[in-house]
Amino acid sequence: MASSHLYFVAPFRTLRSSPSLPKSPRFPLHVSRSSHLLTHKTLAFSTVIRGASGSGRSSWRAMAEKGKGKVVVFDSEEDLSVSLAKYTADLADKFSKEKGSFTVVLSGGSLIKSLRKLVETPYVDAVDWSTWHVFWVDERVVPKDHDDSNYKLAFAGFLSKVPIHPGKVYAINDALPAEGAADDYETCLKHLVKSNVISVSAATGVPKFDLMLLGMGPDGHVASLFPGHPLVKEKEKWVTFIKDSPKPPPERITFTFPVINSSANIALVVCGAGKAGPVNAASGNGQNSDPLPVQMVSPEGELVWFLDKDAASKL
Ligand SMILES: O=C1O[C@H](COP(=O)(O)O)[C@@H](O)[C@H](O)[C@H]1O
Repeated sequence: MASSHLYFVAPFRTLRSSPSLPKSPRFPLHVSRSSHLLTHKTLAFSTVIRGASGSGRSSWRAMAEKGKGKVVVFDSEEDLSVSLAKYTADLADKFSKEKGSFTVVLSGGSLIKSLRKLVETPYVDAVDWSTWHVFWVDERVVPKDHDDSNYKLAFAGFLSKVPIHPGKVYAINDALPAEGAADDYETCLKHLVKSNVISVSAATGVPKFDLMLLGMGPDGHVASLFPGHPLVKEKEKWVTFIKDSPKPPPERITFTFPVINSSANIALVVCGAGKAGPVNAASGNGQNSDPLPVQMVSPEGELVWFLDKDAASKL
């Protein structure tokens, strides 16, 4: 049976609540392919498990100490996608049981490919898709059938394969220009807050989504919030627009940080050596005076980093 390494995990509020975990883990912890559907408890492993490089240990400790979330590093993107499916399905189950609905926010880009295991056995049949409400953290202002559309990407790789009610899939109005599309999406969120589909943060009064699945660009951008762009400082709007995105296409709408950071759960899913620099910066290493957008992700709830070993290679 093929094996996979779970390199290390940090940080760790609930070690003592996970009695099945070893007190002195071996390095690296080997997890067999058949059993590496990591449970949420495994993610909450309370000890930094040293990876192949001992020097990485302090980086992850720094992330842990700064409350930057739990970190899981996988041998491969394939292993990551297996774990991400279980994590997402578990949260969907939890929220659906608690409140009869599950509000999940998708990114575009590589995230959708990493969600592929969720539309395979066992999840495709076991998940109660009827409770799902699907949103986008950002969208390009293009028609829904355009190759740049995040909706098109998600439909092809995810939504077309599961029975989520089309009325619970909140795509942007692609007939509107950028500003109108952002306003329209924010109005839609306000209606859904009023009708109790979307929860609200008691702390901030802005929408509190159950789960945001965030990707990150090689420049450290998240959603369509780019390094050095004034939109990263937007405090009032829930959804805003950009017409000069440094990554094409230039016109997009995006959730703002107040909404992103009100989330109950955020998974930051990052793969590839090309993204190792911003991951390293987010761990607290390096000296950037202006924080990268990814460094501004700091939810009210739980943050879990899903990294492949290449994305973690500079730690
Ligand atoms: O343009 C975008 O880029 C980011 C990152 O994409 P990736 O392919 O490098 O993972 C994505 O999260 C965002 O939703 C998208 O609009």
